[in-house]
Amino acid sequence: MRKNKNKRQPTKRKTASQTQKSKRPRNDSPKMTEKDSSELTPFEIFFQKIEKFSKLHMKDRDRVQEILQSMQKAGSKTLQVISDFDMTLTRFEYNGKRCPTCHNILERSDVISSDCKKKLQGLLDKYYPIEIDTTLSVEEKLPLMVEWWTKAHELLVNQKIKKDGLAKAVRDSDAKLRDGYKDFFDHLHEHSIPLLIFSAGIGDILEEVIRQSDIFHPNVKGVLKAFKGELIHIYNKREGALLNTGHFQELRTQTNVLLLGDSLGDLNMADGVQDMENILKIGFLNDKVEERKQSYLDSYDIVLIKDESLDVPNAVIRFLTE
Ligand SMILES: Nc1ccn([C@@H]2O[C@H](COP(=O)(O)O)[C@@H](O)[C@H]2O)c(=O)n1
Repeated sequence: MRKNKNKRQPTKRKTASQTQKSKRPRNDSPKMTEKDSSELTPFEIFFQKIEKFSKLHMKDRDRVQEILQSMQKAGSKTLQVISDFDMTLTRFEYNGKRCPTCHNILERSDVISSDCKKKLQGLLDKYYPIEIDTTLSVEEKLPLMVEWWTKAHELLVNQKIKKDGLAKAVRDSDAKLRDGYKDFFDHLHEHSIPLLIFSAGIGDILEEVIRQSDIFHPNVKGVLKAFKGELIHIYNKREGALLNTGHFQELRTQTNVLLLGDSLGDLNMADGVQDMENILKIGFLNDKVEERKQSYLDSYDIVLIKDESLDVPNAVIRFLTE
């Protein structure tokens, strides 16, 4: 890759969703910009800062504020981060060119025969438009996604790739983590905040990407697949999450979740979290923006449109750990 528990006493704290109903109607709260800057609280200063990101969109800013304030009150020891990998922690584009997913890293490498490359490219051309098609329901897409993953994995398994071939494939690739990735991984590590990477990509490749970037810290865990076991594709992450009850049981005091994803399937990644108090969902909208904007705004609390950085998640994590 080219580089570019302490036990907490359970409290009867109200969650953001419980307090929400007692508040005044959504959009008649005074805008913070109307205040003199010397009167601003640390939270207001932080929130003004993130609102200035031009690529940041929210359907309900009051709700985002409530969640963030509730999460901050609970403290960073209650926080866990659950993130998708491809096109969420990695860049979608660089210098106008699409960046590869874990699958693409392998597909474009020397360890794959040219015949296999052609077939895999054919699968990508057929199934990726289906993955992002807004006119099809998840139920309609599901069998087709299983078909894509299964066919691609069969082709890859037949290539009999060796482990050292994977490291080379990553080294030679154009894969790039989003700008600010080092700050993201290092800061979570410094504050012992668990990071669960939940990916339908190729687990061995993903691990190699983060290893080669020197950010594979002990707080990073993965729900990933190589070519064995249950198939994880982008629309069955709920089932994947529910298979990982052991992990979520270990993190039962981390009841506040920051979720990062780039597809609507990623919204289910936190379904196994026990006794969840608050969840802030940040979604990266990378492709087919106009068609998909409304559904992302309806599903994610914060939507980052064509933002190739982790600046917003980093600002949120810094605020929650201050
Ligand atoms: N043969 C395939 C199958 C899937 N993809 C892409 O991988 C992404 C899934 O990984 P996440 O980390 O996002 O869960 C998904 O966006 C597919 O487009 C692929 O490139 N080749």
